[in-house]
Amino acid sequence: MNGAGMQLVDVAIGYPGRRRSPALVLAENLGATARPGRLTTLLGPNGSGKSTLLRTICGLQPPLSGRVMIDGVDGTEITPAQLAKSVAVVLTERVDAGFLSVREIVSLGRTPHLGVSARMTAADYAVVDWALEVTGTTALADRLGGELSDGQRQRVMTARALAQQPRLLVLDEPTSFLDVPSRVELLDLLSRLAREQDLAVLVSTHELELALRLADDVWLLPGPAGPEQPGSLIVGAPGQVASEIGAAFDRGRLRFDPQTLQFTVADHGGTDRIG
Ligand SMILES: Nc1ncnc2c1ncn2[C@@H]1O[C@H](COP(=O)(O)OP(=O)(O)OP(=O)(O)O)[C@@H](O)[C@H]1O
Repeated sequence: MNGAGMQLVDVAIGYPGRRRSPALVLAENLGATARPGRLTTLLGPNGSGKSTLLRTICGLQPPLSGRVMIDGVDGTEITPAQLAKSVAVVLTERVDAGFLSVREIVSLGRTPHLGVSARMTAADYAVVDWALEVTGTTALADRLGGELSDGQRQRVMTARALAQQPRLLVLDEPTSFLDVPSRVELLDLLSRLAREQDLAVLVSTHELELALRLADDVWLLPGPAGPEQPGSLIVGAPGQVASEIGAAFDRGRLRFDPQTLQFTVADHGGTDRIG
């Protein structure tokens, strides 16, 4: 990313009002940078606006105000074709690619890089092989997309995004369908890829403990404080934001302990660890 990464400059996120519904401003005054070579995790309670923020960053919906800068250039000034070369996104929505093989799905990631002939070259095939290999999906290459488990599909969609050779990789809750070892593996893989490929990786997750252990930087979206009170974004190294994370996720008798990175439930006679 030429060292600049992706920068939010005084951004507000949400949804403009329509005839019967007023505008929904989820968070405002957002300022943060996702840097190349670093894994940034985006945390926040359900409904706080994580998916909305990621969609805004990828240009899938406009910010209500402010600017999203990619490599120092305002996202609104970048053509969709240029954006597809530098930003890859893996969203939570199911992708209907049931009749394509895994290799074909991953090859779709090369689309922004193909010339006018739209033909894959040997170099493109090599990138596809690399993406399959690093995501551990080479053995699935000839399977159909429709035959995959949720966890396998998640890896394949990550491979497709990597085949795009982006400078910014954005993933929305990639761990949600994975078993515990696979969650650790995926976040560890993303952390490694960030470093080895000098890639800016921004990933939203509900895995607080893993996110705090593996992330280089943490973005916390606590969510709106009330109906007319948009939230903001808290940014820092994992150790710096752990107590704010605790406050954002505390609910009733449930407490997130920033020291142990575990949830505990306060009982009448004491606390029980549950995380
Ligand atoms: N298209 C839309 N129009 C209006 N409001 C929306 C739209 N999409 C989402 N919202 C609202 O925006 C808020 C934030 O939603 P979002 O999906 O960004 O949260 P999230 O942090 O990703 O949640 P979760 O952790 O549950 O996935 C929610 O109140 C949601 O109802």
